[in-house]
Amino acid sequence: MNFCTSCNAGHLKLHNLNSTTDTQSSRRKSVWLLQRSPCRRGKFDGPGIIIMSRIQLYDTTLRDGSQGEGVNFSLQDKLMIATKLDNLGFDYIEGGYPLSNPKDEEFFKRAADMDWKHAKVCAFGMTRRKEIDASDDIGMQALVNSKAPVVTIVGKTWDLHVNEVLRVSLEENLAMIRDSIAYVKSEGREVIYDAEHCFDGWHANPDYAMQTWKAAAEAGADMICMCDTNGGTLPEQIAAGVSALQKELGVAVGIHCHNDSELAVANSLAGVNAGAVQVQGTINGIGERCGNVDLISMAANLALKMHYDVLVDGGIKRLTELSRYVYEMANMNFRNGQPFVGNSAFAHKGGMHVHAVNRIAHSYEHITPESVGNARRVLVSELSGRSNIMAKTTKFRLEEDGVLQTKILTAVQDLENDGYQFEAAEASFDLLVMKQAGTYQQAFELDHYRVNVENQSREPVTDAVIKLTVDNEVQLVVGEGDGPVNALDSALRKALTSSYPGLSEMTLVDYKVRVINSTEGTAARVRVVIESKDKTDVWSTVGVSENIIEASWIALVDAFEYKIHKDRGAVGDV
Ligand SMILES: CC(=O)SCCNC(=O)CCNC(=O)[C@H](O)C(C)(C)COP(=O)(O)OP(=O)(O)OC[C@H]1O[C@@H](n2cnc3c(N)ncnc32)[C@H](O)[C@@H]1OP(=O)(O)O
Ligand SMILES: CC(=O)C(=O)O
Repeated sequence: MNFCTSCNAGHLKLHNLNSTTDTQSSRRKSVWLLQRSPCRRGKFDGPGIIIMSRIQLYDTTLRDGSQGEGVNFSLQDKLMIATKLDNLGFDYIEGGYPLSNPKDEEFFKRAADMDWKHAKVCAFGMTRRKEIDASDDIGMQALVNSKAPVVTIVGKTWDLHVNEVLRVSLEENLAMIRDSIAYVKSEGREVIYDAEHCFDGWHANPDYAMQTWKAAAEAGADMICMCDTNGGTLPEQIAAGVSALQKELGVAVGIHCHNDSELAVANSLAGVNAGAVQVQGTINGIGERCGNVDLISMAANLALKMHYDVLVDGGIKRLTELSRYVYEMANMNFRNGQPFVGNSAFAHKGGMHVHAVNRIAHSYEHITPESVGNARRVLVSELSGRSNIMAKTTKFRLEEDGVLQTKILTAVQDLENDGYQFEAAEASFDLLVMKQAGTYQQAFELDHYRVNVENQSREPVTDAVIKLTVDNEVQLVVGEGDGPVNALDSALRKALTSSYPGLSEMTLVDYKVRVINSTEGTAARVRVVIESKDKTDVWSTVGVSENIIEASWIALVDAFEYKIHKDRGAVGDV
């Protein structure tokens, strides 16, 4: 082992250097970096070169991620996600559990014929069942028949599980681990041994836990991955466990953490600091119960903070894209507050923050948003100062007009006092700026609207009548819809599309309503936010009223007005 002169931790290990023998391009690059890039801890007192170690990223989105509540990937989703992960340079992709279901079995058939650029595909399964030969076990057979080059076998560390869950003797569990790994190795596969409940097991019965790991190492496991299966371990306990295993057996160690104590990232980093060379996790942290460690955060921390070699060159800049891609595939909403890649990760709201960020961006940013493919946003709210308004009005070239900034700020504060919120309604804010600046041109003048909902033969029927003036012509139109907003939208299109043809390419994509002073019961005010899109942009608008139809109407009119102004080129660079 070669030791780092800065920390003497031995984290620069021979197996990193040995990776020269690995034919995969990501590993070759890692070795190329060994000679050219500085280690995060400083110099290396080995053969006189300065190195940057690679930490392997092992993605289990398609297996442990699928165990998350509400997550269900189709075969096609799995293949597409795996391809994306491979392109970004993930080292291992766990495709599923071939014994579990035909979809996972089919995944491996398809994967066997695909051309993987960087990743090794892994099939996952448990040790053989009790009291049979590994070669007779259908789970073992499914793993081998999957033809995956890597097999990940999960086995029991904790004597509680051996005695009470499997209900086998401690000796039989050791044999199950040994036989299963030896059998898969004899079939020529790389084996990763996922030691389940590693830290709970080690805490309960350290001697027995060590015997299970020893059995795995002696049977030929290429790596022992220490799993914090229940997610209850603390970082210092993780570090102690990883160090103990390494010291005793000298094997390559991985770390697999669940997030039940909100510590999965801290625990995985503690594992790496103690010497783990592989991190198993999922994209966006989806997974069983509270999920797994989020490999997005792990990749960013390892690369940007600790200067480890992960993913391909440029891969870190694509983390935001990857995160959103997986959310779309999983049919899940993005998590705004997600570190690094969330929509709010670089969103500045407090006036003092925006003032500082305008002067020097990293005064309130731990990394540049671009380094992970994200973007800085400035929010407007009652907590804004003139700096927020200045930043938001740059695209209108109004940032120099101090009197106007104050007028806009006052208008925002008054409207927010009435229940408006512009953070999630940037298009309504842009219209407000134009109104204050005198550049807003009203697209039409409303005379009145009326909405009628009838319950005819138990099927509700909704229609809306609108009377308005556009281009000096009075229009009286009727629209039908599934509900009041849909009917108003349909009528408004009928009245306006001949004057503003661009409206035909606009669609409403989301409608949200929230009660804002719930103590008033049915007289409460409601805030409606509507999201709309056309071929190039998505925008949100807001309306507030005591009447839900009127709040919807205000947000809807803003959506139309914004599109009309956008098509005129009046809203700056969107
Ligand atoms: C920590 C983790 O995330 S591990 C992965 C967990 N993921 C999943 O369970 C999803 C995929 N699982 C499945 O599709 C199914 O559970 C299967 C196909 C694996 C097994 O299905 P079944 O045979 O119907 O068994 P079931 O799920 O009810 O129970 C598990 C059986 O495996 C045994 N078992 C559990 N862990 C192990 C292990 N590490 N080694 C050997 N046997 C084990 C249990 O003792 C039980 O057998 P028993 O009833 O004879 O006691
Ligand atoms: C293997 C695994 O998923 C776990 O122990 O959490």
